[in-house]
Amino acid sequence: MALSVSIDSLLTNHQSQLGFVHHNGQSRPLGSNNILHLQKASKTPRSFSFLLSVQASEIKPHVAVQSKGRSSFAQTAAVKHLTGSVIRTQGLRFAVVVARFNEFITKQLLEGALGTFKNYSVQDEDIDVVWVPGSFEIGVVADRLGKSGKYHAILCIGAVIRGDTTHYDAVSNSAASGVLSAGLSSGVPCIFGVLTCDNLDQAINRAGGKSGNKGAEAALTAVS
Ligand SMILES: Nc1c(NC[C@H](O)[C@H](O)[C@H](O)CO)[nH]c(=O)[nH]c1=O
Ligand SMILES: CC(=O)[C@@H](O)COP(=O)(O)O
Repeated sequence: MALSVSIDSLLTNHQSQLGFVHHNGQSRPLGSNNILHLQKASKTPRSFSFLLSVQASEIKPHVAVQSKGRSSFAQTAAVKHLTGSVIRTQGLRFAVVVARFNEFITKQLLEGALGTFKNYSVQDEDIDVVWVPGSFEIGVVADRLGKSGKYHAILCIGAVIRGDTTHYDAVSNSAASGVLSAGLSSGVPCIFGVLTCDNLDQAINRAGGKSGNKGAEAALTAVS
């Protein structure tokens, strides 16, 4: 029997995680064993509806479900936690994109990053450093490097320091969205190691000063 269920109701039923089925004016929770086949039926913005082939009514949690096609989902008794490892780094390859602008700061960030890679046993020959003029240019290069398929992560380093005009906002926002879209479009993690500071002191403190080294922290994120 084919029923339809809206994405809104899928999101509200926390208990079964599968939502409620509305049929013949009645509403009942949908259990995973009820579903034989889940198939997208239409794509209107607010009601993303699915065609569900529903089996007999009994609801039993913790039963794995598979759907045809690429996507499948399962409801299992154990919760899986997937985390990155910073231990097994052998064979990991990284690119570092670093901005020359405010080089006295970005050099320190780069030093911190390379130090972290070394501490976590990443080999020098597995790291390529690419210099760009300013933080504004980081995104396009990170995107290209990500799409090359040569690296497991791209670490992006820059230092944007506020001046008198609104230029700061343009550069820092562009750097952030450039790095974000590089990661999204390449599918390779692009790590944001760009300082966005109100003044030089803030930058110095974060480039090996009293607030640590944000380049080193970003490198650990890349490894993870
Ligand atoms: N002011 C800062 C810049 N500005 C330069 C731009 O990033 C860019 O290179 C230029 O606009 C040409 O496209 N870059 C920084 O990294 N930090 C700054 O504080
Ligand atoms: C990041 C910047 O905006 C800075 O270098 C530019 O300074 P200003 O706003 O004084 O031109």
